[in-house]
Amino acid sequence: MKSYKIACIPGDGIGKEVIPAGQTVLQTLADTLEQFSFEFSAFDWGGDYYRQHGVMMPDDGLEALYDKDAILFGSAGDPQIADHITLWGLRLKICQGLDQYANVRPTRILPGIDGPLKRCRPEDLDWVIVRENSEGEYSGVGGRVHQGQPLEAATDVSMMTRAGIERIMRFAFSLAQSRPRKHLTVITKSNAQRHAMVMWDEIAVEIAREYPDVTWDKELVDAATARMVNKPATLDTIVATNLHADILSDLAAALAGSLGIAPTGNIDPERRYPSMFEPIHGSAFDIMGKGLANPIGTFWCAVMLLSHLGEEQAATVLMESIETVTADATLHTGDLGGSATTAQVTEAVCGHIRNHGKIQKVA
Ligand SMILES: NC(=O)C1=CN([C@@H]2O[C@H](COP(=O)(O)OP(=O)(O)OC[C@H]3O[C@@H](n4cnc5c(N)ncnc54)[C@H](O)[C@@H]3O)[C@@H](O)[C@H]2O)C=CC1
Ligand SMILES: CC(=O)C(=O)O
Ligand SMILES: [K+]
Ligand SMILES: [Mn+2]
Repeated sequence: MKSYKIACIPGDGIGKEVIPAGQTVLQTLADTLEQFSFEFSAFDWGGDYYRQHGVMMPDDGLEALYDKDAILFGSAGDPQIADHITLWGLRLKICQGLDQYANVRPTRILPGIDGPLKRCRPEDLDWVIVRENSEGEYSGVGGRVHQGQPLEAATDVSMMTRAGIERIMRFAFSLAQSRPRKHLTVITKSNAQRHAMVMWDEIAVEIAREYPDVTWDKELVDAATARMVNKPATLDTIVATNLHADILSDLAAALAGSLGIAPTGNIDPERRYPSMFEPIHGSAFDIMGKGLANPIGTFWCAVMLLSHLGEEQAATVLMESIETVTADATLHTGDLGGSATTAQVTEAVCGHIRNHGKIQKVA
């Protein structure tokens, strides 16, 4: 039987609640289907680790991840530590260090979820946002000088490279090609940003020629927000820079019902390194420690993780179990207007997985 090595990094805030729930669901799948097993290793990196050691994760921490088949990640963000320290010290250190350059964010309105758009039917919103995950606005290039002086100055340079744009465009066109509609929307801001974003557009035109069966269009990022709200059905696969896609994907999640539902894969498409799966949300300081976090985003991450490992049947069983649970409003957490707890939703999803196993054995 195949055994997969999974690193679990809950991080901070509700990450500590939803990642153990995700691990429980994965273990239930392994126990029920009896087709593979998991070897989980837990990493206590994050804000508490920082308070003890002065760093969010050890300097050589990446080495402990190289031999893993995948990583399940919660969130970096602690109320007592500056957000740029927590994010750069953990999540971005891993994403950049393992060159997980393609961030993939599917969004759909799951059964039973009441989205906020009155003219949007569930079938109108079925998107995958591809976020460039290694450079652009989050490249980390910049500096700050003359601190506290009238001359104080600071820059965050959005650095884009031909190699970086080519690889994310190829990934996005390939993904669009694999989906039924074969349509890609390239998000840009090449009216106001006249260097890097112009190169981004030009490279999109070049790469599009490699995918003659994919239709594509271009949308300025500001107009894209309106299109998402007013004409959701015109979108399918979307590719955008690191910052633009970060913002658009939170909007997408909200339009599909809640930030608590949406998953992400930080993917190394060449599989040189393990890929990392995390819910798109952060530490949610306002609800952390209360057992109220919606774990569905993490469970959907587990679906992506299983697909990435080639375990399509397990991925399907888990997605069906998730959808059966979201269809039942008594199992909605607070972000969806309900009063269910993280533990109740987790147990309900595990129950459906076990039921599936029983039906399979009878058949
Ligand atoms: N990938 C990562 O590690 C991320 C880290 N962060 C960090 O998280 C911290 C908090 O950031 P915020 O901007 O407040 O974003 P957030 O995503 O943590 O929370 C925004 C709002 O959504 C709600 N929410 C989020 N996930 C939920 C869930 N699973 N169930 C129910 N409600 C949920 C929260 O309660 C809050 O009201 C910051 O330190 C930030 O830097 C934020 C986003 C991603
Ligand atoms: C940092 C953040 O918001 C994200 O990775 O989505
Ligand atoms: K996260
Ligand atoms: Mn974000």
